[in-house]
Amino acid sequence: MFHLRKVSRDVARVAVKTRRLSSAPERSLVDLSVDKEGIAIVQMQRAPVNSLNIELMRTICDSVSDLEKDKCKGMILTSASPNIFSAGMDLMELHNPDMKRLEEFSKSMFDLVLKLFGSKIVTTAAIDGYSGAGACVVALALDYRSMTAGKARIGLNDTAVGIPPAKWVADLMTRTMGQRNTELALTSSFMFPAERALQVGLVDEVAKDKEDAVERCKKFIKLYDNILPAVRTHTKLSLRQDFIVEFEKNREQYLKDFMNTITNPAFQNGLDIYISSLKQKKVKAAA
Ligand SMILES: CCCCCCCCCCC/C=C/C(=O)SCCNC(=O)CCNC(=O)[C@H](O)C(C)(C)COP(=O)(O)OP(=O)(O)OC[C@H]1O[C@@H](n2cnc3c(N)ncnc32)[C@H](O)[C@@H]1OP(=O)(O)O
Repeated sequence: MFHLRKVSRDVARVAVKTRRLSSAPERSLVDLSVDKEGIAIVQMQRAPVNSLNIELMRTICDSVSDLEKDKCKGMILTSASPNIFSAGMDLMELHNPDMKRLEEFSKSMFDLVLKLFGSKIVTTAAIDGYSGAGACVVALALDYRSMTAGKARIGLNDTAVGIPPAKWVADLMTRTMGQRNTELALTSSFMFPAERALQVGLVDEVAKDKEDAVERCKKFIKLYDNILPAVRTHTKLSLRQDFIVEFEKNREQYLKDFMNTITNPAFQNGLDIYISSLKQKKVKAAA
């Protein structure tokens, strides 16, 4: 929990809104606070592993929209779960899905990619733990990533769950890590510890713990203190426009491809086995 000296009224409004969006009305899916310098911390708190279901993705998306409206200086995405940033997409959303919900899920995923990648504010992630597949995509859509050394791993291990990485996912990674590193990372599904992630450019800095990771994000956001926000945004978005235009143009096709992959019986069989192995791990650990 962060101790911030001042929480603005605007933030109180944001917090109310996110709470209303949560699937569990008694508990918000993100904890949102803004410090006196206008830096927001958006802390995912969907226990146990912050898996990305529709509601969490929408809540993050709406939180960023509100922070943009409130002219926040920047935001730090982080997690309340110890040792886990996020376990990626919620596998339960993909397992024997209801078609209507799966379509909603895909839309929420695409909305979030575009919102994060095209955000007007400075966006960062303090990654303190596992950040696989969809969670790595979330991190890649931001401007800057700091990650704690130690057990934490980050990577696009989509093939482990039988999802061949989509072109836009590979493009997003290539923009950050370059062609060669992306090719190696995607074909091997390698999960990078922080130091290796830094070497290939997947993260920007290695931190000693979560607090340090958050501080490094703040420092990064403050680098822009002397740059006019509108000029920074214009420059960022003009450099990202090619990806955004291409994404918008192919969005319908990406949606169809994703739905086809998920509904393929071979994928569902593989997912059955994968989910059982996750549950089995727990049984073994308890024995
Ligand atoms: C801006 C972009 C937005 C989104 C973009 C996505 C774009 C496309 C991306 C391309 C395709 C991506 C696909 C995916 O993301 S699929 C998910 C991949 N993730 C994984 O394979 C992680 C699986 N989980 C684990 O390896 C471990 O659980 C983990 C290391 C995360 C934690 O280990 P730990 O030992 O601490 O905890 P448990 O394993 O006991 O897990 C606790 C419970 O949580 C359940 N669980 C875990 N992961 C998931 C998940 N991804 N979805 C749903 N549920 C999950 C696990 O089964 C345990 O449940 P129970 O307590 O009921 O047993």
